[in-house]
Amino acid sequence: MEIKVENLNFKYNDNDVLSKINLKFNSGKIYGILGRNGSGKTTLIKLILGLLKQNSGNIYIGKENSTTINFKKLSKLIAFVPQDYESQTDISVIDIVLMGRNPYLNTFQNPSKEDYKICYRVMENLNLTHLSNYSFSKLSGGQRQMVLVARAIAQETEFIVFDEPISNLDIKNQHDVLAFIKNMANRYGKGIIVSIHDPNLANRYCDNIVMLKDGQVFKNGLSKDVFSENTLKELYDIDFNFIENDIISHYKIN
Ligand SMILES: Nc1ncnc2c1ncn2[C@@H]1O[C@H](COP(=O)(O)OP(=O)(O)OP(=O)(O)O)[C@@H](O)[C@H]1O
Repeated sequence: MEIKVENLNFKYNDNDVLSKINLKFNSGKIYGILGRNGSGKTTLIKLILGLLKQNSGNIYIGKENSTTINFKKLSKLIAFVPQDYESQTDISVIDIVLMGRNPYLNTFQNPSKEDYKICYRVMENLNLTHLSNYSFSKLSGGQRQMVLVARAIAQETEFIVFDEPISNLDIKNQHDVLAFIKNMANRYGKGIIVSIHDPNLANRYCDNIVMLKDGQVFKNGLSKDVFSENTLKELYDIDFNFIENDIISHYKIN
C-alpha cells in the first residue's frame, strides 16, 4: 500500500504550518520524520490520520482519499501511537491493548478468544505480559508508551504511525522498540512513519528520512543520501560530526 501526500497546505488560524508538502510512503519501509520543535511533524501525522483537515491538497491512503474514507476502514489500514495518553479511568493494560481490536468488532461485540490471543502474543513479544492486569494510569510514562505500541501492533494494520515513540524510554527500551519496529517493516512488510528527534537513531533504524523545516520539506530521501554534516547543521543549527556510522552533535556553550 502507498500513502501519498499531494501538494498539502495547512494553517492553524492564519499561521501557515505546512506548505506544498509532497511525499510518498510505502509498505515495508521505515520513514523517519525529523525537524525542530514546532516544525510540523505532529501536524503532518494528524493530517495523515484524518485528525486534522488540510486547507488544500490531498492525502491518498491506498486508492482512497483521506477526506472520504470511513473511520473504521482507516483504522484497519493505519494504527497510531501517540506521544502519550493519560487515562483517568482505572482501565487495565490488557483492556488498553484490546482496544487495538476495536476496528474488527461490531458495536457492543466483545473481543473473541482470538482477539485475546493476538493481544497476549504482542504483549509477550514486547515483554509486557507481567503488566497485563496492572492499571494503565498507574504505569510510568515509558511503560505506558510500550503499552500503546502493543495496542497499535494488535490492530494489525498495513501502516503504523508513531509520534515520538521513544521520548520517554530508557536507552535499552529505545533500541528495543526501534528494533521491533524495524522487524515489523522488514519481516512483516508494514509501512512505518515515525517522528523522531535523535538523528543517530534515525540513521540507524530508518530507511528513508523526511526533514521538515519552516513548514516545508527540506530534505526527503534514503537515510544514507540525506544525512550529512552540512544538512544536519542547516536543520538544527549546531555542528555535527560523523564518526564511522555514528552521528555526534556538538553544542558549544558560550
Ligand atoms: N492546536 C493548535 N493551535 C494552534 N497552533 C498549533 C496547534 N498545535 C500546534 N500548533 C502550532 O503548529 C506548529 C507545528 O506544531 P507541531 O506540533 O506539528 O510541531 P512538531 O514538529 O510536532 O513539534 P515537537 O517536536 O515540539 O513535537 C507550531 O508552531 C505550533 O505552535
